[in-house]
Amino acid sequence: MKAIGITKTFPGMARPALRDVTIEAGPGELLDLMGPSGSGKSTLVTVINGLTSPDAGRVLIGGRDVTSLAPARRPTATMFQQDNLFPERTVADNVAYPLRLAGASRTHLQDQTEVMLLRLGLAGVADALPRQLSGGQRRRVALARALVTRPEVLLLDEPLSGLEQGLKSSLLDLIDQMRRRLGMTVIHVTHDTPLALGTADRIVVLNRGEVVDEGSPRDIYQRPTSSFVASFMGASSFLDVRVLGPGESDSQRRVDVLGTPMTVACPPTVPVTAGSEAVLLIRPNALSVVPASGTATVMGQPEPRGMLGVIQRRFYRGEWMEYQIETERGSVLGTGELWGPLLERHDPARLVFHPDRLWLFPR
Ligand SMILES: Nc1ncnc2c1ncn2[C@@H]1O[C@H](COP(=O)(O)OP(=O)(O)OP(=O)(O)O)[C@@H](O)[C@H]1O
Repeated sequence: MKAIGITKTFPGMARPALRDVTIEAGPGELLDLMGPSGSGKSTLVTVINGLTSPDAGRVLIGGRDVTSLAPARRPTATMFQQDNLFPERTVADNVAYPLRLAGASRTHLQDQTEVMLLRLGLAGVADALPRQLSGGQRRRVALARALVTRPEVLLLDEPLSGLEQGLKSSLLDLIDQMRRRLGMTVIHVTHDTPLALGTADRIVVLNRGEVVDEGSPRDIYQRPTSSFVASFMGASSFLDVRVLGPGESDSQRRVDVLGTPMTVACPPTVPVTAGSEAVLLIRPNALSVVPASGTATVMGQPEPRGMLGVIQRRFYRGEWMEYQIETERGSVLGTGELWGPLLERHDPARLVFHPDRLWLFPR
């Protein structure tokens, strides 16, 4: 699936909902669309499924230009947040609906519906009405209905939001199985960052109708293109730092981090000249926080270096303790171990940076 140069301005809107957006997803790929509310994710989904016609740009599926095809004639299926089932029709009728719409023969319709009901564990409720089902079952019916035509592209516009974690995972597992079995491209709009990081093959981040970052979950999380993307994808802190000079490659710089020189990774756009200003992204796991007194150990190794700060707050994160620490250059987030002594508000703390986990932006 390729959406190329998509621009769309809704009537009466001052700003385009989408501006020259290009995204691409291969067969069997799971691409997550992320971005703040109003960034254009749903609009992009409806441009791909044909419910919205773009002012400019083209949509290609399987190499075929579908831009002017009616929604029902596109090889796409969409699941929305609401399951939109017909309340007065049985589960089997709901699932069969897209095939009936496409004029499928009676035997094909019956066979395919049966297969889908079986695959999604719905055979036992084929004759039930939607109101007789649990929320999780209704979502599975909506999924079966989306998949019954074997679409080349499955569009998921937050169909899992609001579901409890177990149900979410089981539906995602089902979608994953079907994606692999059918070689379908799946485009998933979600606000759930841990879910996107854990499941997507690639993530595209939109802001104000434009693509602002794109890459594997690791790229987006560890090497974001901007502080906007960095903050959007998870807890982060930023420090203004001074460049001391080049690193060993074009994608490294020596920088002064709170008085200690370090070599950190960066895009080539960060200036090399000594004295230039840059912004350091510090994910909590790039900074270990240990008591200022006593023998500090980091991952079992004695760690004599490190700068000092003062604990402002702490957040229990289950697997680790996250600390907010005041430094002479502003406050930063770091992590501390749970099995050592816990640090309290106002305690002095030693800050041990892991330079290989830091990332530098141009100022
Ligand atoms: N049918 C419409 N008519 C007018 N404006 C619209 C229409 N649909 C969307 N918009 C506007 O287009 C912009 C993008 O909206 P869109 O729903 O695509 O964003 P989104 O990223 O999906 O947001 P959310 O995460 O809240 O669902 C918003 O400013 C929205 O108000």
